Amino acid sequence: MGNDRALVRRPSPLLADGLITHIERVPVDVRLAERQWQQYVDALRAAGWSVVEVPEIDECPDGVFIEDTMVVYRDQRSDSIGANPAPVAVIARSGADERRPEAAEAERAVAAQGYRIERINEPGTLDGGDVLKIGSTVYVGLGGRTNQAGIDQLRGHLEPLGANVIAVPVSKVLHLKSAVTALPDGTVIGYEPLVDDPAAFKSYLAVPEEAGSHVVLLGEDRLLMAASAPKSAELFCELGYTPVVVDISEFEKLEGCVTCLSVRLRT
Ligand SMILES: CN(C)C(=N)NCCC[C@H](N)C(=O)O
Repeated sequence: MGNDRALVRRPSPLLADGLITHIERVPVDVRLAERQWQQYVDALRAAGWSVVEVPEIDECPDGVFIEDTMVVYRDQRSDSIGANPAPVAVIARSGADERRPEAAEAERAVAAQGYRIERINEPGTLDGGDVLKIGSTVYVGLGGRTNQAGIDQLRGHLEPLGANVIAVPVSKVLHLKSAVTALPDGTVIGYEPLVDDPAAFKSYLAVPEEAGSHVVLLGEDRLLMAASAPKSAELFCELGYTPVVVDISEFEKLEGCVTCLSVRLRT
């Protein structure tokens, strides 16, 4: 696993006021959310990840969804050409104005981890949750929080590092990664009713539950996923993977999922 690290941020006391776009508001139990967040962090640690806590931002109810503050990328070609440039963190400019203050401390934290900083600037908007990386292929959801200018700027930052940035439509859910993530072999997984265009992906597998489309790759064959997708967990077991299950019910009430609660800094 090497020196893999994950940035996380504790939930705000105002978590229950977090944004919702595609679902009905239901009460959030903030105490329970705090325990669930701790279990999520413990699961990362148990899988060998070092956890770096970004200072809390109490005034931002959605601050815990730290994934949205940035996109990190490492030049995949560096080994072959013998160079070792610093990986980049492209600091997002959220499509939700009220979430923009979340980025400053996250930027400081990722810079302290040795990342070179670039930024999405006005008129661009981009949320990290709209970006799905599979090797050097970078899918970016267009339609919700991320606009074309945001995608063009991201392309400008990542393509010189060997990435191929591909825009895909997102209209049925908040972020691209609300609809799809990917297994370790690169297969994109999605819950069909919420995926705009399954044909946009080279290799695609339908899963039986919405939350089954969200996995964090913990290393080797382990997949961090939500307890709300037991049938998908079974499917992943049949495919030879090992699900590591966490209950994140309170974050799901705010359109969160397992990916949103951390930024993974892979080596
Ligand atoms: C992949 N996903 C879903 C994310 N990266 N972020 C979820 C943010 C949820 C928050 N209430 C909001 O509306 O911004």
